[in-house]
Amino acid sequence: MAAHYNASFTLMAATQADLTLAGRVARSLRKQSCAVELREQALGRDSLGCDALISHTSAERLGRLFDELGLQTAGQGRGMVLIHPEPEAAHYALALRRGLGDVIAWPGELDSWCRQHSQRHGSEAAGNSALLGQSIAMRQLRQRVQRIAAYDSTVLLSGETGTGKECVANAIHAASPRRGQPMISINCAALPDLLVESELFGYERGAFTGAHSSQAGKFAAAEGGTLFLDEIGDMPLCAQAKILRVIENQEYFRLGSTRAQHSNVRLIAATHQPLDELCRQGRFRLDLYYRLNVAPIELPSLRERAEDIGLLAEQFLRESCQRIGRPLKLGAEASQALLDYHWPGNVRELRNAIELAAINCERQQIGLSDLPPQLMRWASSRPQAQDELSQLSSLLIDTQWNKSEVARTLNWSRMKLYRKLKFYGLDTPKR
Ligand SMILES: Nc1ncnc2c1ncn2[C@@H]1O[C@H](COP(=O)(O)OP(=O)(O)OP(=O)(O)O)[C@@H](O)[C@H]1O
Repeated sequence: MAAHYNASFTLMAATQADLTLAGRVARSLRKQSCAVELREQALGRDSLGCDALISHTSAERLGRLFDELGLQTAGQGRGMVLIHPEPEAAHYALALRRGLGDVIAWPGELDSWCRQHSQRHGSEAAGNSALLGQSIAMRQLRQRVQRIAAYDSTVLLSGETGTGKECVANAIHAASPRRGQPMISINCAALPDLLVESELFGYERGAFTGAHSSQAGKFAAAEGGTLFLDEIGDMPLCAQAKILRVIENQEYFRLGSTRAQHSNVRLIAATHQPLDELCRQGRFRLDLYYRLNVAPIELPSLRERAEDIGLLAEQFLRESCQRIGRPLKLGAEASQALLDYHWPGNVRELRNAIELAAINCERQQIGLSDLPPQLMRWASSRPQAQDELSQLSSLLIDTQWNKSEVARTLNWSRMKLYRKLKFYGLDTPKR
């Protein structure tokens, strides 16, 4: 039986001739439940960004190419050379010394490489490199992830959009005893109500018009592993009842079937909406809320851990430079703007801002004008914005978030108030 590894790979074939071998490698990896992206492109700086470089190219030629590309620094790349046939592997030690990464021989060493790669991804995901940040909040978060990962309890992740809930879910799975099994994600907000149940539980042939053959759902795909239910607050009430049943009885029914399917899946749910508030509004089942909220983790917004902005920005800039193949630095003005901004879209917004700035930048240093428009606007209106923000925050506190009163006092329409709350990333506090 094929092993199952929780890993994804980007394979690069340097020439058309290498593609055949790359296709075989990809098929083997996919049999081991790995996600594989296959690219064909001539050797270049982008080779550094891939996990495996498939190449029949001779070691000498590879060496010369690396010299030309300036890739001689040991350890710079994280790529691998997969070669064929096996006995030639030794020649590629030269490529290894030139910093391309490990060299493995096809097909003999593929399985152990795959295992190592998935473990490395697992421990990275559970450790510092996937959940970056040196703030106290992030250190505590990483410790909590490690502790919770060891048990099988259901986890409820909450936090604003882009704070890293999916990263944390991956980190928990990767550090858990289930790490060798699949991790399946489903975004409950992206599915129409009618499809949620068939996606989750699967269906039998003839269960509904168009069900020409039976289909397994996400619970079956995640069997033995972890199922990540993103945006659980958007799940329709009828599907919520069925999730509750799985948690309580470890069983579910495919649509159109009366035969119960046993389920051995760890659930991790995430929400950016306060579920207790949704329960009060009758939009979320209270009993399911309690069942999910066994091990809650609240992710801090980027504003609350502003000391991590510099470190995250540097890391995202390194990644962008690698992608575009040019070294860049952050200029002082741009760095200051990043520190001052209020980041309503959190880490995702920061990552995107750096990526855009790197593309925009025509010099060696990223300036204010390379940043996305919302950051430039914020930087130019910083004094007014900060005054407005502090006035708004104190009024909200003084009136205990009585929005009508705040709008009246500021002579704003309610719509304007809501726009400002969104702009400043101010959320109604949980009671
Ligand atoms: N601590 C972190 N270190 C490094 N990257 C992070 C961190 N937190 C988030 N990111 C990055 O930010 C982006 C958004 O993260 P993620 O999708 O996990 O957020 P989310 O909270 O699940 O968002 P949403 O609620 O919108 O689904 C991703 O590119 C992720 O890699």
